[in-house]
Amino acid sequence: MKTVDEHLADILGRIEPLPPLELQLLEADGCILAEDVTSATDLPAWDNSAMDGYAVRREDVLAATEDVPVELPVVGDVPAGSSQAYRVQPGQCVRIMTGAPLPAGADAVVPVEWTDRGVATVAIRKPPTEGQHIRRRGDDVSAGDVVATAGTRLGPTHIMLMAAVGRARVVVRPRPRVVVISTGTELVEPGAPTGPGQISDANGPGLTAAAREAGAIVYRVGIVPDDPTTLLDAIEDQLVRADLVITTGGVSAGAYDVVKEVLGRLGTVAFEQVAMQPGKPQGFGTIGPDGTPIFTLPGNPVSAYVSFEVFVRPAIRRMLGIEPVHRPQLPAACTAALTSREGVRQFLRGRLRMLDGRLAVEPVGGPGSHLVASLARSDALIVVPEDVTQVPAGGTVTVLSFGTLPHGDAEADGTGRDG
Ligand SMILES: Nc1nc2c(c(=O)[nH]1)N[C@H]1C(S)=C(S)[C@@H](COP(=O)(O)OP(=O)(O)OC[C@H]3O[C@@H](n4cnc5c(N)ncnc54)[C@H](O)[C@@H]3O)O[C@H]1N2
Ligand code: MOO
Repeated sequence: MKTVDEHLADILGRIEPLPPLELQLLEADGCILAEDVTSATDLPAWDNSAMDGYAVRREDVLAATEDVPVELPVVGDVPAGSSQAYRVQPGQCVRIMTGAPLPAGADAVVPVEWTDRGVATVAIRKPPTEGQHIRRRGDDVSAGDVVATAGTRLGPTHIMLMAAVGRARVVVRPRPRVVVISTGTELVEPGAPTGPGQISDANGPGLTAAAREAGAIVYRVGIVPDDPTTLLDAIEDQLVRADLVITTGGVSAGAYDVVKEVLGRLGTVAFEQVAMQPGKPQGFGTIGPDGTPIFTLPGNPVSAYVSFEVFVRPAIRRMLGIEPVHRPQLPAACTAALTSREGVRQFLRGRLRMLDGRLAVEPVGGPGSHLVASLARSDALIVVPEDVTQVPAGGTVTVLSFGTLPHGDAEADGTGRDG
């Protein structure tokens, strides 16, 4: 049998980051920038007011006090967005709103709270300091500045900055388009009535959500029965919009294991047994004219989810150009004794918490690969290596966290989640 590490190395050796593409700013959220973005403008683009108030020549109001305010005529009114060019002559002022362009001649803004809020004339009770409440042109960004460098993973703050400098499109590594196909004649859509022998498709929705969480754009294809022609047609139909295909079911040794039968014939997808539990039967390869990668995951829901975490998620992250591709693996104290089969890497479900200031993991449910309820109660996989057959209660294990880490906090030592 192949080891988990060998299988993962084979997969990652054949997955490349997607070629860069120019996308609308919002479509690029979460993607890796593939260019240095340079600002074409200064930010702010002109001197402007930081407060609602009055633009003044400071020397005119130096004598202002609470008891003896200085009165000035208000010769104009500039709201934000005003394009009117005002000039403040000696002995005058202009009413101004936050963000509005500073009139020529003014060298300070008196906030409205220091005045009687006059419209024709205003009484000012306190002198401003030099340049008070003026935001200078270019004090944030100068034209020509690089505002985001290639390699940055774009998030809301980068999107905000690029929008502020007027960029509508950026070149990024796009999100991979992932097609998820559930195979199995026994499957029905969740919500549809189940007849004798029928079950709801759990893998399709579950893996769609998982691939989306990993950063992909996901198309979930309806259920495909265990029929070779229907399956081949369904896969071929999807190839036009897929950067990666995931199927579940039909890869073990049964009489109706049609995925293996159909794709095995093509010769480009290898079906192998990997020394892990769950997730032993795995298929990976490429199909179609563009050599689209395909993962054929086992049908048991927990096997499918664990296989996704261990093999598919890193591949999606590689396509996105995101490093590291793996979730962090953290040491944790295991609250109960465990046993595992020699020669097999076991991925058990666990729930993380802090115990005496240390990260601890409590095993949840048994090892059965049909136990979706305990999978949903867990937030980590407990990874028992191939050469370990016993873990005593309180022993240290490695956990792969796929939820939010408990408070307390494991990130302090630099081993926290990467999100
Ligand atoms: N004789 C052998 N039998 C099995 C072996 C083996 O080596 N020899 N391996 C077992 C292991 S391990 C696994 S894992 C499964 C993998 O089976 P398949 O990938 O062929 O999947 P199916 O047979 O189609 O289904 C298995 C199981 O999962 C349920 N299932 C399938 N798809 C879904 C879905 N979309 N949503 C919910 N549940 C699903 C299906 O009904 C079966 O109960 O094979 C073992 N057998
Ligand atoms: O290896 Mo299977 O994936 O145990 O259920």
